[in-house]
Amino acid sequence: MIDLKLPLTDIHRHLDGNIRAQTILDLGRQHNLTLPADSLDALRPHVQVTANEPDLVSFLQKLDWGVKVLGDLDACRRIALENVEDAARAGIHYAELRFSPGYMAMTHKLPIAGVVEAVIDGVRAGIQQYGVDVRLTGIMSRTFGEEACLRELEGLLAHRDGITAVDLAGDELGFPGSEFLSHFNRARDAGFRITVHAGEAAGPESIWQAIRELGAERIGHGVKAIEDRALMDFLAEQRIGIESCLTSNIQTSTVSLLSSHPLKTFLQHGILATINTDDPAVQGVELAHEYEVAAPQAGLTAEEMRQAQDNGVTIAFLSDAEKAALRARVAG
Ligand SMILES: O=c1[nH]cnc2c1ncn2[C@@H]1O[C@H](CO)[C@@H](O)[C@H]1O
Ligand SMILES: [Zn+2]
Repeated sequence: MIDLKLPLTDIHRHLDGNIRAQTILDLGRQHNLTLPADSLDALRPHVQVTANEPDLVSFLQKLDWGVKVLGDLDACRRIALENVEDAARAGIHYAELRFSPGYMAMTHKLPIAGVVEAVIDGVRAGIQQYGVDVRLTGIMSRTFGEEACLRELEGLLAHRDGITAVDLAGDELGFPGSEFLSHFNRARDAGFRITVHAGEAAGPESIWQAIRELGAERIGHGVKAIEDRALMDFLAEQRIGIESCLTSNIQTSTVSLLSSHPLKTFLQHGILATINTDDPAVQGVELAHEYEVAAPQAGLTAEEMRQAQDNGVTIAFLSDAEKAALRARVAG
């Protein structure tokens, strides 16, 4: 259940994991690309999870068609703008949208810094039009290796003012965080806030690594923290937030059943855990589903959901003054 007196936030939402199926069709036609289907219904199973995937990497393949149709920078601008519209329609007051500029640039060899600029532009236009508060996080897609991640970081640094944070996402098992130390040293030196996907496919050691070596202030997913009591204590004491994404964790087979999802335990342990979507269009669910269907199935009480919603503001990458303004705007 969503508390209407509190800001509704989604602080773990991939912009390039939320490209509308209709837009994929439109852009495919516009750029003369061959898609696996030419109607919405036939395309859907190629771009949306229809049954749970066996693992994270299989799930991630569902994002590929969305970025393959990004034939020019206008397409990047369009999907950024549509993402803000989608967030507004979902009733979100504050969203942190994350995107991997190298992944978006890859198919059509777009300039990475140009992709970053186009996303910033599209989001700015969306903020004006739809009144949602948005910050951007740049992703380094670990799946493509250290060099590719370095080029992503450089593209993000070229537009430093439009980007709040950096993240590491993709194949956690194949590309451990230890390969990206120098990237995060540079990112921190540039003043970026840091969040890292960790403890989703790999174990608790990946979360420790993200915190100690990469400087993570928040952890994406963090599911495997449940296996390490000392880590849970540390997360609570140090106020390192967890960005939980319930439906995503089922669809990637990270967790087998919502009733055994660790979010409830994290909250009971005093960890600043939150409820988020991950890749709404790919998953076929929006944030309301996470609060109204998934969270109750994960055993959260109304008070625990309220706590998780409140935590979304507490751990947002905003200043204290911005958080207070956000709370005041919604409380009315
Ligand atoms: O749930 C997830 N876990 C790990 N990586 C993810 C997830 N969803 C998307 N991406 C990754 O984020 C980048 C696009 O924003 C891509 O690297 C995609 O594979
Ligand atoms: Zn994610």
